[in-house]
Amino acid sequence: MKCDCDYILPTKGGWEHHYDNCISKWHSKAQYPKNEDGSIRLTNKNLMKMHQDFIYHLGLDTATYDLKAMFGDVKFVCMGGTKYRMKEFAKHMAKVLNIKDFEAKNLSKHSHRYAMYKVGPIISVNHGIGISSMTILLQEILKVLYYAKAKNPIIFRIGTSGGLKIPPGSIVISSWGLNGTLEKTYDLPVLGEIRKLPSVFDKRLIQELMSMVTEGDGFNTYSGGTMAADDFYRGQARLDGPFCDYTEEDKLAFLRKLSALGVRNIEMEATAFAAMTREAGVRAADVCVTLLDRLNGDQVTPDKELLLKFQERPMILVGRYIAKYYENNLHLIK
Ligand SMILES: O=P(O)(O)O[C@H]1O[C@H](CO)[C@@H](O)[C@H]1O
Ligand SMILES: O=c1cc[nH]c(=O)[nH]1
Repeated sequence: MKCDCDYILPTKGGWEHHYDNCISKWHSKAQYPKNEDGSIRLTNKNLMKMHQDFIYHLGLDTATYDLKAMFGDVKFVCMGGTKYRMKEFAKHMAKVLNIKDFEAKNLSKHSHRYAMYKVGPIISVNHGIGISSMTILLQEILKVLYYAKAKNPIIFRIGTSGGLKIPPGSIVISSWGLNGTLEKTYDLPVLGEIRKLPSVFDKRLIQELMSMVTEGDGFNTYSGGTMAADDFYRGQARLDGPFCDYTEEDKLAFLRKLSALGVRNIEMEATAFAAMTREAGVRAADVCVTLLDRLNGDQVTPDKELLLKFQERPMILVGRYIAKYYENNLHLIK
């Protein structure tokens, strides 16, 4: 049965369609719920009945903080695993946008969970490791953007990953996320039932980002599928975890199968990141550097200096995109 949902890209050879029920059931309600002014329209009516909302993991709330004054001008949210990377990204963007006297102040320091910085129209925030840590942060960011009435925000994840058949240090811009059972969905149990949320990224944003690539970059940038594993070790077919009950041949056969399906890299958030941003009607892109070619090994061996250099690459590309956006509009930055 063919699904009528435009959330799904055409399937590649060999794909089975698993979405027959879920699309119409869960996604007919969630097609780009935006207000006319571009602000997010969250579909949860309970939010409107609440006098005060404690956004617990960010250490913010709607009564003590004027979220509109703090975040109403936000145009871009950039997230990535580590606090260090996101502080560096905030500093990088201050330079790129020529924002003088930028002070990297952690706006969510009361929560002791995540670190969030604001530089001009950009929130730079870390999300920790894996889907559950990332989705808590993402959902709270979506609520902040909603209360702040931020207009047409775009969300980027700037991350790291393991590559498949591409040189370490390459960038992959994800077209879709693939879960651990090789479906293009984020599977979330809700009230005892699995919901399968399609995990496809905004095609136009991918093209716009690809147009930012220059010959002088010194590294390759690809777009392609991204597997989001629920584990760093067995979940990514590694041989070097504390547990392993398959052979090296099994591992390589699996990685080659992923590659044949169009997967270019493996990380731990892409499915949920694609699915939740889509559900909120927010454009988003997952831009990751590869730290190694998984066909050649499992251990992440580059030294600290090279790892940091690799991690700058998604920052450079996304920074260029944001700079382009403000090319003739620097006056819009408060
Ligand atoms: O570098 P970040 O953004 O944390 O992303 C990748 O690195 C972590 C694992 O080391 C996972 O979160 C994976 O998705
Ligand atoms: O192999 C890798 C490297 C970084 N992050 C991952 O999730 N996997």
